[in-house]
Amino acid sequence: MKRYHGKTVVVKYGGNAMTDDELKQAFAEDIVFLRYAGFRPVVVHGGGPQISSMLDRLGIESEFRGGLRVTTPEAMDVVRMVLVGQVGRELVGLLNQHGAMAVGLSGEDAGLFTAERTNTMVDGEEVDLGLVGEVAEVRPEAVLDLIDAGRIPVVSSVAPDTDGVVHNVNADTAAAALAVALGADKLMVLTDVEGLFADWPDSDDVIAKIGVDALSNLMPTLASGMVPKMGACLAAVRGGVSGATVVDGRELHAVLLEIFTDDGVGTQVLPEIETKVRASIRSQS
Ligand SMILES: Nc1ncnc2c1ncn2[C@@H]1O[C@H](COP(=O)(O)OP(=O)(O)O)[C@@H](O)[C@H]1O
Ligand SMILES: CC(=O)N[C@@H](CCC(=O)OP(=O)(O)O)C(=O)O
Repeated sequence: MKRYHGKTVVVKYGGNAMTDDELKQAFAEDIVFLRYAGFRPVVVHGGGPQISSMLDRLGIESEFRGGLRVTTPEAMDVVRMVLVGQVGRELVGLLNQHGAMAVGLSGEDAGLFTAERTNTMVDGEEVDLGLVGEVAEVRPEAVLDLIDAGRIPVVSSVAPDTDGVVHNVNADTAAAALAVALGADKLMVLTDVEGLFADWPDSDDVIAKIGVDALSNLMPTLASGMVPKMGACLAAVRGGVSGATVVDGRELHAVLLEIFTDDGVGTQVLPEIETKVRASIRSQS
């Protein structure tokens, strides 16, 4: 355990991996365990499916382009309400059943994130995403205060721009920006697949390890939610985080398995390494 003491781990908990009650409980137990074991865990959460379901209930249409939600001002109100008021609160509650250490905050608190409006390229064309932002600046002091006090920060990924207009930031992107600003030792991104598939959806090869240069070459071939996810891993490692891992959040205790298994699980992005693949469990069933 000694070698882990004091390590900062930013864990991104994704909407698709947070739809099952047993998985949610196991996730909360893992994060609290890490804290008791001497790590400094920070949770950044998504909530894409929960946002989509609330938008549906309210009859507000939304679509994804390049893995990002086109966000009108009306949709932005819902994004903020669901992420900060619903998903963030639920996670804080789950974590606090095991020791009352979790504190929720969003990119709006204490200037944590400043967003810059961004568009995306889809099939060579620039697409206007509305109120969608990248994190242009991070002031990590509030998160550091909480960690130093022994607490577990739980961060929602909405952020104001310099004029105070709140933007929708993809949670993978926000987690990477925070990991870099904290000088984190690790970024772990939970999702609903085994990891990065080499030739999605046709091949059964999961990439076990990949270096930043190889990943950068692969980026234009990626689809949907994997685009911001792998972009976030790339940005984190290029920003000085020692390693970023995409982990299957459908597996109970995926967080502890990743940290305490020698070869790890999922897909590890490292500064420089030869790409390694392994057969997916899909191919064994
Ligand atoms: N190369 C790939 N490897 C794995 N999954 C991929 C790939 N390309 C696209 N995907 C899709 O990306 C999804 C993960 O992104 P997303 O749904 O945004 O996850 P989350 O909600 O966990 O953040 C997978 O469920 C899969 O459908
Ligand atoms: C701009 C953008 O797409 N924002 C995301 C924010 C939530 C998120 O990232 O949730 P997951 O991690 O569950 O995908 C959205 O509106 O769905």
